[in-house]
Amino acid sequence: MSEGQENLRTTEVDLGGLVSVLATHLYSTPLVALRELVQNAHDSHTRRRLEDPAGAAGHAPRITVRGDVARRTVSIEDTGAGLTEPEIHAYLATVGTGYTRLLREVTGNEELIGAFGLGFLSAFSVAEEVTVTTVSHREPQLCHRYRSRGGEQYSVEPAPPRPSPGTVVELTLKPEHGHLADEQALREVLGRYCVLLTVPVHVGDDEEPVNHLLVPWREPVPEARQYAARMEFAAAFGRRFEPLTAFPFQPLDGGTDAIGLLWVQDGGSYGSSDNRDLAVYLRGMLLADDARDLLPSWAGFIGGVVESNRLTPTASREDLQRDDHYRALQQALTDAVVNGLYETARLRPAAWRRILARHGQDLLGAALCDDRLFTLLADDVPVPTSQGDLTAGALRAAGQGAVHVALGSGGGFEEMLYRAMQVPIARGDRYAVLPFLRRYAQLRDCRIVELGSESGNRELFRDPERPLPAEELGWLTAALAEEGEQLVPARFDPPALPLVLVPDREAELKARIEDDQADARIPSAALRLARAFTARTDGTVRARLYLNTASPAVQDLLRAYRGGHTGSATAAGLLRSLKVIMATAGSAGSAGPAGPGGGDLGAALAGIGTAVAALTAPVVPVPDTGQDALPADLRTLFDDDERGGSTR
Ligand SMILES: Nc1ncnc2c1ncn2[C@@H]1O[C@H](COP(=O)(O)OP(=O)(O)OP(=O)(O)O)[C@@H](O)[C@H]1O
Repeated sequence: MSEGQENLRTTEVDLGGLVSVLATHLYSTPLVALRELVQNAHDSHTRRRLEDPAGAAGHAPRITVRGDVARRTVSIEDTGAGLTEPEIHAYLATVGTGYTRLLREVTGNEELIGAFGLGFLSAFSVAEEVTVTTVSHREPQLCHRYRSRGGEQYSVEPAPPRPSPGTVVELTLKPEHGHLADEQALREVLGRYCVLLTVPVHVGDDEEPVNHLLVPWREPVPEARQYAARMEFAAAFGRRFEPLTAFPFQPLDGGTDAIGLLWVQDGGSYGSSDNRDLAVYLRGMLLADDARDLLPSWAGFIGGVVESNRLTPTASREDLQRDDHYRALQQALTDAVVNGLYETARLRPAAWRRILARHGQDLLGAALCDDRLFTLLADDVPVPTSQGDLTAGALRAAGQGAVHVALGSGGGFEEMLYRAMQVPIARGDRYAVLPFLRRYAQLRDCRIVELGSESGNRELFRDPERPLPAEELGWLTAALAEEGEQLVPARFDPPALPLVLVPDREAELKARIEDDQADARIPSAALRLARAFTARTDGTVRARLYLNTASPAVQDLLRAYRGGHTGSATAAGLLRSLKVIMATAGSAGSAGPAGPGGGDLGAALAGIGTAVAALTAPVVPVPDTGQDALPADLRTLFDDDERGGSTR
């Protein structure tokens, strides 16, 4: 005996406390009790088939669940192996020990579901009293009745004989769980739990079992019927959405034994909404109703069912251990979704078109997460643009080889100019659009013009013929630009337009993302995507004021300034007012009150008044020419006719 062993003591178990914890706190929903009892009934049929093949062959296996709302009872009846009295004590009434696990270890049978010797206790989470009336196939002439309130103490008594082996478990429900006795509710719950069980499960006197659905991956279905059988299963099983297409889940390598069906759900998929819906069955019994984490995070539109014999449940049998097999299944499911989408694109063009139309936005994001999907989707997936949904290829063709994308949320002068040229512009503010198009441009070797970014604007606003001297630039900036606006001399069309204020869309986006983040309005995955392309702006330049050096008005203004003309400040004031008015109109409905208005509209309007007053002030007549005293340079600014409009 090693040192200290003489002090070994046996841990005491507070049975009452343990039973109460297991019965009432192990499971997240009282419905689990029904599942555990149906599962026991199913196991007992398997046991009978293994131990008494001749007896089992002589009767049709059947599980019947009845509810009686008036009596507040639910009963689960099977025609399985039953229990002898010693077995009742040793297995049913011993926490942590069950015959089922022993039987599986001895026979290697994969259909037996029970493993922990705990499930029966869940009956006490919903019932104030549980009775089990049972006849073992080993002693068909004897019937015993187990009875317990709370599970801590129980009695076993002889009961009147029954005609054949089997067990009836009757629950007298606690008042708060009385609704479980409603047979319609039982049909719904058991329809989902038992859909893959092989023994028919009937509710009440129903002739049709709740598990009547044909399971397409289990039954031999003729080739021509296979797709229809998959769609029927998906339509019956999918809870919220109709299926658009369904494809089998059959992993190719040995990493997982799981098998089943996946489908693309119809229905709302706005932006990055996550409607993943995957039910996992272990040896035919529902284990995890919402195992969405097994599906790739980008597959918000996928629903499915998989079953496996190798996954390891938690003791509550409501979740899965995150072990190697779990991870292998995760990988296999990702591959299956990608392959399924490929197959759909290849074989079912109508379904594929509907999927693209329904889930275009999700697919843009998905394409960014998986290279194979990008290859599949790059030329097919619709991108929202100023001219409706277009593929990247169509966008490129209409943009003379370049893909145009606006970083802002619509409106703005740069877009108006492009629209005037009939070039569609992708909506870069929508989920995944910008990173998708960047990737597309990179892989397809085409130009991308990002409107609102400095480089994108350079496409529209060409350099001036000659750079302006720093001193003139300083004067123009002071005269025309507000704080946060950078004055950029440029040449652009039409020449009659003297200046354009273009908000920095990256700065705008950055501000918006920071706002959204503060409000926690966007999910973190989308946020990361968005941040990736706003990281390069520091946000100090809110807007660029492009001054058109090709514009006669600007040329006249500069000439007046260079000539020291006193009217140049008045003319500049007018241009400044024009800028503010145009920017206000251009940003209406998009930038909002916090948007880059380029200045105060009231002040701009007042500025026009001041300029007009200065220009129309009473003048001293000049006898020699008979003309008024308007300074020559100002007159050229506002008097088209005199110059014949030749440069306009
Ligand atoms: N309807 C039944 N017919 C025959 N035997 C039953 C029935 N219900 C329970 N038993 C016996 O009681 C044992 C204990 O059942 P319990 O539900 O507690 O655990 P289990 O099914 O073995 O495992 P798990 O906790 O994983 O469900 C079973 O192993 C089985 O031997």
